[in-house]
Amino acid sequence: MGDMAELLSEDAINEALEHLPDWTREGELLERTAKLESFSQAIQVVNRVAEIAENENHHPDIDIRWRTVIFRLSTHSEGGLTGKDTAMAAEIDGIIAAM
Ligand SMILES: C[C@H](O)[C@H](O)[C@H]1CNC2=NC(N)=NC(=O)C2=N1
Repeated sequence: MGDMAELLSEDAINEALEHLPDWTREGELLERTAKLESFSQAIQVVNRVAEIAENENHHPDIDIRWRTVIFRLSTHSEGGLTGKDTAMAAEIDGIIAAM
């Protein structure tokens, strides 16, 4: 596994997305929309994601609209996608799946 903070190649991004079926590539961002059962469930998901984001010092952009939460990932300091983004995407999937 190369350095997590290095920009990913196009091939590496496409390969990662094969394992992240709920995510789409929007330019230099990975994006996932999650529709939860309730607003409080949406906030629970956001709080759990916030916990891992703090632990890993890697923070997604989060858009909360009632029960719908949109996560967007990029490594701002690198100006694009790195392994930190694909790893966090998988962790966000796990949190949503566990609700
Ligand atoms: C100083 C601190 O380590 C940096 O600002 C961290 C915080 N969280 C971050 N989150 C994301 N998504 N990209 C970054 O480059 C980043 N940098």
